[in-house]
Amino acid sequence: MKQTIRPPTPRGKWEFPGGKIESEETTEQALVRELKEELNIDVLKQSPFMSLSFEYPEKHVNLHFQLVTEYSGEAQGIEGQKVQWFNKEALMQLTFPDANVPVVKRINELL
Ligand SMILES: Nc1nc2c([nH]c(=O)n2[C@@H]2O[C@H](COP(=O)(O)OP(=O)(O)OP(=O)(O)O)[C@@H](O)[C@H]2O)c(=O)[nH]1
Ligand SMILES: [Mg+2]
Repeated sequence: MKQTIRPPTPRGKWEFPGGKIESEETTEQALVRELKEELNIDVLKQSPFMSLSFEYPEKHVNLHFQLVTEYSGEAQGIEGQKVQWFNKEALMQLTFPDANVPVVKRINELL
């Protein structure tokens, strides 16, 4: 069964692991770095899943979601955050940041 992992943050909602792309970094490099920093896993295979822009009251975000199909290691919340795997049915019951709604819908449809 396909599963998706996401750590919740101080923002109080479950989120996908990831973070801000640094200058001089590609999306792929940023994901490799962030998943090492946040989960201590090594991403071996990834592909673009969905990109979108969203306007929060306080900020504008451009989000690039990548599908990780191969990695090594065991995901742990090494920054102290809670980490949990969910199957698709359980995933659909969670509360996400508003910007994530389209990507959750696409996970439901495609994965
Ligand atoms: N990681 C992550 N960020 C998300 C998601 N959805 C969403 O709107 N965001 C927004 O995208 C931005 C990325 O944030 P982040 O806090 O993970 O970045 P980071 O790891 O570099 O954080 P830091 O600056 O605390 O070190 C935030 O503004 C966050 O609100 C999501 O599912 N996962
Ligand atoms: Mg982050």
